[in-house]
Amino acid sequence: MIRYFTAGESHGPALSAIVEGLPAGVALVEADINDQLARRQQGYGRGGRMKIETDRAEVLSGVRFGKTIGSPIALVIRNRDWENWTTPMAQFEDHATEVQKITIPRPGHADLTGVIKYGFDDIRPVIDRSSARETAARVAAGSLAKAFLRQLGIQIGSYISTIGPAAESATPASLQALLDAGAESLAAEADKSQVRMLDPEAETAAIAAIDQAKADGDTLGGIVEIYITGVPMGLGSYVQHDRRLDSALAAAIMSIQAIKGVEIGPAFDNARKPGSQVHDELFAGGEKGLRRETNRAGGIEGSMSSGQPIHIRAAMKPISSLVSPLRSFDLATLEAVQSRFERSDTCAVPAAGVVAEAVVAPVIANALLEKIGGDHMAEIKERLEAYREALRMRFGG
Ligand SMILES: Cc1cc2nc3c(=O)[nH]c(=O)nc-3n(C[C@H](O)[C@H](O)[C@H](O)COP(=O)(O)O)c2cc1C
Ligand SMILES: C=C(O[C@@H]1CC(C(=O)O)=C[C@@H](OP(=O)(O)O)[C@H]1O)C(=O)O
Repeated sequence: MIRYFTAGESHGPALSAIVEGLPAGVALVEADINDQLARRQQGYGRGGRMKIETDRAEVLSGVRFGKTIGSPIALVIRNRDWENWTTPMAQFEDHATEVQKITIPRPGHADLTGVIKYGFDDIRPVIDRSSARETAARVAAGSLAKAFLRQLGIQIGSYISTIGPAAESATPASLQALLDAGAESLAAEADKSQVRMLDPEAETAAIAAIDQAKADGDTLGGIVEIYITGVPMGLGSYVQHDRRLDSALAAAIMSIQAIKGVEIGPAFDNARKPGSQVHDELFAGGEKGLRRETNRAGGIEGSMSSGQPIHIRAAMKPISSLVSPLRSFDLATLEAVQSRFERSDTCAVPAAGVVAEAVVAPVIANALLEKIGGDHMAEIKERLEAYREALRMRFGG
């Protein structure tokens, strides 16, 4: 079972992650990690910080001669911005009297709830760990699981369908062909756009909306579409609440900063339709084998993978640091004041898509390992192929 933790403050020396449970024999090159980190830094509407950082992971353990060795993998991503923060974020010298306390919480961020929970009189420590800077470590960790899955024909990708008022009007025509080629083709196509959109009209509208929000001192959220292709049927289980695949995927996506809604396939649209227009009819035999001709269930039935692409939709709220202030109060005086602006992104939905890809990778990898087991790549490949072959023998295809 793959488990991982991250550590690190946004303006501290570094972010780090320890990833445990990755099988031995997963082939890795540095680009498997660093390309994902670079993708996460992209996107129209990001703030000044992304010009400072060029994220790269140092691998401290668990990899030998370009392959995992089954032992924990420790990753470190240095914060270039640290050099500007050695006083306000000093670890052992006490600069509390020189550094101005931050006492005005931003509505929508973790500021108020965080200071109260941890008993601070300065919001800085909350800002620093609640920051989505942490997602760099999660993307590095997830990239390892992604590489493992890729070597088994399972790919993860995403694109953005909505940014603020700019939304695609229909499913993009290119989507099916991209999914047929594997979800990483979808991600590569989306990456060509500054907002990771497939529909050029929606892209133009999104860029204009971000420009407008920036001019207004405002921010935008949006909707991320995540796809996982090549997933064999039967990962997850209906027998116990904590083995349900949809539940584990939703929890992973919801753990991303500012994600407030998750659906599997078009779940909220489906809720408004009769069953006859929602459920995917079943077919077997012949050259096509076991199949459905539609995928309205988003690739999951009975909390198990159906063998179709898994489709997850995630709603990101608008960024909570606004140049045009909202009403807040000063924690020190309780005086009503305007909220404080902290350097910020205007829109980070494209980056959130890359993060979403990363966080679902360990979930799928664990469901696969639970189903077929195995501690090294050759063993896992053999077992997965035997499982796929058994399905072909029984149902055709
Ligand atoms: C990739 C990414 C970048 C973000 N950038 C910012 C930002 O620049 N400023 C900001 O206020 N919030 C930003 N957020 C959102 C905050 O991290 C998030 O709203 C905050 O942690 C409160 O979390 P919660 O409401 O989801 O619990 C970003 C989120 C993501 C996923
Ligand atoms: C640093 C990243 O995102 C940050 C996420 C973030 C927040 O509040 O979540 C606030 C901003 O931090 P800063 O004030 O340092 O610019 C973003 O830049 C990153 O994605 O690497």
